[in-house]
Amino acid sequence: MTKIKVCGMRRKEDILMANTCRPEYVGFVFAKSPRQLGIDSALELKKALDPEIQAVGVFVNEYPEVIETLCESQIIDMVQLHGDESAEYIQRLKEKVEVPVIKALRVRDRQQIREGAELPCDYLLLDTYTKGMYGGSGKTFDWHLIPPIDKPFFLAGGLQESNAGEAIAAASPYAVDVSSAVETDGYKDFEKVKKFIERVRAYE
Ligand SMILES: O=C(O)c1ccccc1N[C@@H]1O[C@H](COP(=O)(O)O)[C@@H](O)[C@H]1O
Repeated sequence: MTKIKVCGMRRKEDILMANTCRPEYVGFVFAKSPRQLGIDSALELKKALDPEIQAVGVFVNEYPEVIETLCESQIIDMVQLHGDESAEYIQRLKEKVEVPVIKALRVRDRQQIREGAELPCDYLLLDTYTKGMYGGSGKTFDWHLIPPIDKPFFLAGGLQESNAGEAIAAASPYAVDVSSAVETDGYKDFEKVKKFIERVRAYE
């Protein structure tokens, strides 16, 4: 079964929506973004989140100490590195935190994905390359570029209800990750999230 991550939780309503729609993962964006959360807000959201749903912290070139603190305080259950973090950075972080680490790649070509699969992370996340943006672009990339790799990966970038089935068929990801397309006026939209999740569940 393809797992689902809904990224960019910002309000208590978003968490109540997640508790109802039941994705496996939700994302708290700590990177600079219109969806950026502070630590205190993240703590409040995590307290309201169903404990069966994992909270993923999304970071771009963050000081490792910040990530370590969020993991130790159990505000996040998983780390998503969405910047230019090197293999050495990932390795050092893995030695400090006990939670799984996802490394995002902004996909340019097959070779980059093959090399990414060798990184010392637990999962890859394959997102669209968009100049000047680290993530949350709402744009898709050519899923047929993805070569067979041994590492499980999250598929991201412009996913929505209408393309979720095609994306899963083309890429066979471990999980799909959605953000922009399930928003209205910059906030998560219950109906859009519900329809996206129903479409992915119906695909199995
Ligand atoms: O969502 C953001 O604003 C963001 C900012 C910086 C890095 C990553 C971010 N989000 C991630 O972007 C992808 C794709 O999202 P979309 O569906 O295309 O909008 C997803 O992995 C988010 O976790």
